[in-house]
Amino acid sequence: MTADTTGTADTAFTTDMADAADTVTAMATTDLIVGGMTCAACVSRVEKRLARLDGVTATVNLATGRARVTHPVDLAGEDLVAAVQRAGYTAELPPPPEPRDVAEALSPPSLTSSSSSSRPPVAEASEERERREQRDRLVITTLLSVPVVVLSMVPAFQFRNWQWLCFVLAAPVAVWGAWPFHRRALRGLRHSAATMDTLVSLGVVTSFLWSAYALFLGGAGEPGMTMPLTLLPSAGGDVAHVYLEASVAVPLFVLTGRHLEARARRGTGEALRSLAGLAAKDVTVRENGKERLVPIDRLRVGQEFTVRPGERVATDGVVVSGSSALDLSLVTGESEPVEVGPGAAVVGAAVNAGGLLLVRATAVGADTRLARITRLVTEAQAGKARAQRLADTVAGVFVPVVLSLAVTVLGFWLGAGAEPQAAVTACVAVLVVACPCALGLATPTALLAATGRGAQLGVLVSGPRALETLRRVDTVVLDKTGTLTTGHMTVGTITAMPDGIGRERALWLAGAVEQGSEHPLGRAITAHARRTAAERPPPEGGDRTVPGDRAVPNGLAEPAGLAEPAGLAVVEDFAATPGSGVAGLVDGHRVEVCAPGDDLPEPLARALADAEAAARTPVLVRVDGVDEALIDVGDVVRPGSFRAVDQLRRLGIEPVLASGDREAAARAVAAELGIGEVHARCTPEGKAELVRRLRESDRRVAVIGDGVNDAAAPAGADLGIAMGSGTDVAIGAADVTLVRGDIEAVADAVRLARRTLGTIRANLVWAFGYNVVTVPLAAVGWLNPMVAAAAMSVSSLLVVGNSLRLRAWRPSRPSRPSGSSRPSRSALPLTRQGRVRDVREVPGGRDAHDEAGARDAEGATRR
Ligand SMILES: Nc1ncnc2c1ncn2[C@@H]1O[C@H](COP(=O)(O)OP(=O)(O)OP(=O)(O)O)[C@@H](O)[C@H]1O
Repeated sequence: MTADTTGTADTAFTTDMADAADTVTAMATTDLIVGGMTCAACVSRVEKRLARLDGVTATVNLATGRARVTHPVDLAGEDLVAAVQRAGYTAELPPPPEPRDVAEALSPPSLTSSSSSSRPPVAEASEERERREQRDRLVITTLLSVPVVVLSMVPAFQFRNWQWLCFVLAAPVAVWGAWPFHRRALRGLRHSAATMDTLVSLGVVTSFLWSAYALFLGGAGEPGMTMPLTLLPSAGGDVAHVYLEASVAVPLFVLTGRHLEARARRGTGEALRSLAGLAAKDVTVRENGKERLVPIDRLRVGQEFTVRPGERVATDGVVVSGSSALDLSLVTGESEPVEVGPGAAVVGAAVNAGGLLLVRATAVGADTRLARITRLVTEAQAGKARAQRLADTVAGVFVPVVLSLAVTVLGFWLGAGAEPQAAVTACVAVLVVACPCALGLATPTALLAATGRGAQLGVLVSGPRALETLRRVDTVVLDKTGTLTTGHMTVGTITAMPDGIGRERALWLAGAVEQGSEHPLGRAITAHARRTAAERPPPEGGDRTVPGDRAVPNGLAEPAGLAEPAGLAVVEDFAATPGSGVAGLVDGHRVEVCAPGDDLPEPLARALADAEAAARTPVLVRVDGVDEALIDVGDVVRPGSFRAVDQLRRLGIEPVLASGDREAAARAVAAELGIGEVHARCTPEGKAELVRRLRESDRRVAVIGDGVNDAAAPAGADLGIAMGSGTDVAIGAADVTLVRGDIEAVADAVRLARRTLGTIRANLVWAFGYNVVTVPLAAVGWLNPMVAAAAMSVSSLLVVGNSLRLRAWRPSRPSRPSGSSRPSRSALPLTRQGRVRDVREVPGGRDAHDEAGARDAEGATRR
């Protein structure tokens, strides 16, 4: 159950069936926008306060300022808001959806306006105001503070009465500059809560009041007083020490940290904003031969719209007529333009680089691929890593512990007979140095940066858990068709029984029945049958045709050189058996197109052997129970597959090929790519079983697939990775989606995950370690409060800066094996070790296949 793209209260419900039929708890998920949180302690407070409500669980993300609350449906959103407010923070419910019908409610405008940043526009405006205020406060605080710090630290500049100038400059900083901290500390106090703001506020107030005391009553106000520069606090001397530099430096550094942190948050949201910004605003709908421009939210599934050259495709659909090249680079990162023609699926937001297209909408609003991508990224950023949960828990108890420590230190020093000067110094230093902001920022900033960067690179990670698992994966199970190969299959030789129905009729029947199949094999056979049928008159009995796509609408030029899909017979009673084939009634005959067995009649058996020798996939056409023909279909290895497999191995990940195809075809691909472990003729259940066995032998398994016929295996694996070109179900269920449909991105994803987790770990070690070292130093009086303030802020900045480095992260591409872009067989590491037996080249090589693939791509629908 997840929030929708618009960030509005989620209306998806889960039904939790407890006791038989009578106890039914309906749950809902609501996203709240929470304001005023500054550190991990705040997060823990809000979570705890919400959890006090009956049946409520909440996950609060500091970096996105959102709380995702799962609660019983009868609990109103206002109650949740009230609970958060009682904890001392502001909370807003996203605005209710406008009263529109369902299709409209899911429209792209809502996507562009709000999901882009996961917040409604009102919240964005107030955030912008807050940002400007924060910036102004920082600028003025800096202007006032710098002279104070310089004068206090450089005795040579300490002119007569310098301390009074410092006092005048420091007063507005301590009061107005640090006002946000005082305000939140007071608000917390009213709710008997101590947060990081309490520490900052107390630190500023104590150091300022002490300085005021020193100036007015402690002798430090004497004209001509100078103060030597000390890193350690000076507890001795006749006059009380002035700590004005600490009272200005603390707010200065903390405000700077907050400002940078906010910038980091905005920066990481940019990838998302630019994605959502791609959605078209208007669409030219064609109805009854007339065109009219309508807002995109009026478009319905099934309506037809035109896409002129240079325009964006308004939404996902299928090309009805026309042909063109589509530039998907902004949507999926795919660099090459994709040729589309009638029957081809197109993705909303792709730019039409060539001709005029008429497209029938197949999805609108939240159902489009673009919306799904945006949603995935939003959700990924809202999640929380396990490491962060630990940090939050620690930070939740940290503030009270530090406060008690500060009081103890003060009491101890005073009780031990030390001067009040020394006691106050130690107490202030403890308060200041211990602000746990670095702890709170360590994980969310890294995750935000990483998921945003991943989206830019075409890798969508569903959340922190996926990122954590991805880092540890040591085995990757890949399927062949559509994953390692392009899935753009080409029909080669068709062999028919001499005394049977003949090649053409067999192809025509097979093409007809395969119309219902989403398998690349099926699409290739249908496309081939259509083309052949278009070139020749339909075979005997072929008059019942599907007229569908033949009409060329007014105003659209008949695309030159592209045969309109000719009619194929209607298929009835269609059934697909995953991992085996399809069957249906065509033209009164029962037609099966399936994987051939071993007992074929002589001519077909020979054709099967030839197909195997050529490492192509043979498919049997059976009509009314009689084996009639064997069609051999070939595929092309994806250009990046070798490098992908090679890189995975370099990362210590063992690739395993599990294919439903026959041994020869599977082994040929495995040999070409250097994959040692091959499992051919795997049924979908077989693949799931293989994954189970691998996991039992203590391997951490990721399954990469296009989702055709193999949903079970990824579900049973530690991590499911879907090709962006794969089925919607696969993408919906996947932990990671490779948007570009480029398998090389797997290695990038693993590297990014490792890098991110490395960054998080470094951040946490730093944040914890820094406190472990500095708090005791401050407690024993060895830390000047100003140095403490600097150290605290520098640690936050380091953490944010370290996370931000992920935004610039580039996948390093190991250099290709020398010699050629395509590895020779002898260059394959595993082949050399002799682990792959029965090595066969895919005939024609990749380049030859690419040409063939391109030729056939016009017919084979691109997914
Ligand atoms: N629509 C179809 N038409 C004809 N044969 C099919 C069809 N679907 C599956 N088959 C047969 O079943 C076999 C296994 O199919 P499956 O989808 O499990 O694997 P695959 O796509 O060939 O390979 P991979 O598992 O590597 O993606 C295919 O090789 C083919 O012989």
